Amino acid sequence: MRLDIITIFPEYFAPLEVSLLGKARRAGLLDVSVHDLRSWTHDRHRTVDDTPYGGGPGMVMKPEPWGEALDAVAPPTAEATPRLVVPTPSGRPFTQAMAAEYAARPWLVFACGRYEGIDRRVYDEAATRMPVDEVSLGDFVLAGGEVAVLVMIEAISRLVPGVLGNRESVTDDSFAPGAMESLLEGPVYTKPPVWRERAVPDVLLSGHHGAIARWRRDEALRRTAAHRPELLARLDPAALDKHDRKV
Ligand SMILES: Nc1cc(-c2cccs2)n[nH]1
Repeated sequence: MRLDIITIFPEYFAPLEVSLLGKARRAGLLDVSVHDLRSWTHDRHRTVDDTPYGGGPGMVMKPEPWGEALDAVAPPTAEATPRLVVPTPSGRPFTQAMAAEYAARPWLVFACGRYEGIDRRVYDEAATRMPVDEVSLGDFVLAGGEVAVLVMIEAISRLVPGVLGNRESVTDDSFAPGAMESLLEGPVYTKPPVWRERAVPDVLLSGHHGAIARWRRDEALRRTAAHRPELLARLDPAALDKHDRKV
C-alpha cells in the first residue's frame, strides 16, 4: 500500500518510523512518502497562504502550490489513481468501516491543510482526476491536518494484512464488522491474579469458555449502554437474546 502525505510540517511524521508502522515500512508492506508543500513554492518566502477573499479572519492555503504538489505526487499520467484524503472539521466522520475501506486501497494521498483551510478550487480540480474525500475525526478543531493524518494512517495501517503481528488481532476491535460490531470493548485483565487487593473476575480464571464469552458480552453491552447508548440502537435485535435485554 502506497501512502503519500503532503504537508508544510514534514517533521510531524517522524513517528511513522517507529513501532508497527516502522516495521511495516521496512517489511515493504507500506510505502510511505512525506512531501513538503513548500517544495512547490517559487517565491523567496516560500508562501503557501494568503488572505481570504470576502474578508474574515485567518489565512487560506493558496491553490498554486497544492496544484503543483498533486501534479507531482499523483501525476495524471500515473498508472494507478490515488484517493485524495483531506482531513477537515467539515468532512464525513472517519469510522472503523472507513479505515477498513481505505486499508483495501492500493494508494492514498493525504493533504494536510492548515489555517482556515485550502482554497476550494484545489478540491474541485483534483476531483476531475481522482476521488477526493473530506474526512472529519470528530467535532473538535485542530490547528492542522497533520495529527489527524497520523491518526488515520495508524487506524488504516493496522488493518493492512501483515502489518499487525499474529499476536495482535483486529477481529474483536470495537466497531469491527461482526455481531458485536457496534459494541465497545469490555474490560481486560492480565497477571497477577490479585493486584493491590483487587482480584481478576473469577469467571476469567474458570476456563469455562462459554461463561467467559457471555461475561465479556455482558460487559461490552454494559459499557456501551453507559458510554455510547446510541450505538445500541444499531444492534441487530436478532443478535440480542432475552438475557442481553436484562443487562
Ligand atoms: N476533525 C478535525 C479535523 C481538523 C482539521 C484538519 C485540518 C485542519 S483542522 N480539525 N478537526
